[in-house]
Amino acid sequence: MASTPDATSDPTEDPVLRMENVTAGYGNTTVLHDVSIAVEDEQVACLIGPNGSGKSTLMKSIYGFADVQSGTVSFRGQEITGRSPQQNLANGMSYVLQDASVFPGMSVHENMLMGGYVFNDDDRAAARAEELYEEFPVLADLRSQSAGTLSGGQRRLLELARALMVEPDVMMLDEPSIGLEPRFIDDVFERIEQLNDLGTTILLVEQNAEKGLSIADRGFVLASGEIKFTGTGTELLNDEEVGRLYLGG
Ligand SMILES: Nc1ncnc2c1ncn2[C@@H]1O[C@H](COP(=O)(O)OP(=O)(O)OP(=O)(O)O)[C@@H](O)[C@H]1O
Repeated sequence: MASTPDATSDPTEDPVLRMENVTAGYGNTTVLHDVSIAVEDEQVACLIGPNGSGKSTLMKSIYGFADVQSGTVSFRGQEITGRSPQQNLANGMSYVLQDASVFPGMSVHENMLMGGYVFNDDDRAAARAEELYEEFPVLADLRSQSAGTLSGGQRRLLELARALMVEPDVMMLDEPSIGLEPRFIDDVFERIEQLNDLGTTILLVEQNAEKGLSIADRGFVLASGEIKFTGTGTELLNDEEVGRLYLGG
């Protein structure tokens, strides 16, 4: 199996996302050490690793919520190191944080419209919401309902759909299955695969490592802020050492 740093399959084509030798953290605190990964167009990439290993920080350092102390982050070959979340959103990257939440005092529809605020165009946002209701009929049925009354699974679908308002090229999802009942977990994973089938590149952090790797073209194992293993999802699932150390045997 390949180990860090990651190699791209076609050196002539830029990956959608690339981190090269990134050391990152918060202020003077360093969490990630010399991390290099590449996510190719239309891949599902899954990041696994123990609690506190820096998985969320990796995503945050791509998106501008954590500080990149050295190294570079690029999006489709263009360096984006240090760009703000707003700039990244406007550039076609969407990020559903682990503790993403809906606006509980607003209706489902108002939450959807909030996801399209960067359009600065109410008609466009409303039209995009209608498109998404066709893909998420559950949300269409609930559109007038207060988001604070949704079940955990419904709320997660709303978070996903709201992040899709901007028609992102890349979706970063931090632990989309956390706290969900098994029947909702399958639904969320089906959605992720559907999105990917429609051409969205996905970078996923998942504590349910086997589930995450099972849908991943590419997997990365992060421990103590360093990439320890890289391979296809299947390679990592079948790797004896990864299994023993990170998949509970
Ligand atoms: N805003 C912050 N300021 C300082 N340190 C932080 C901040 N956010 C996270 N950390 C620290 O960074 C380290 C990695 O945290 P991170 O959330 O990236 O890990 P993780 O692998 O996503 O963990 P989990 O699986 O538990 O969600 C932890 O030691 C955490 O305390």
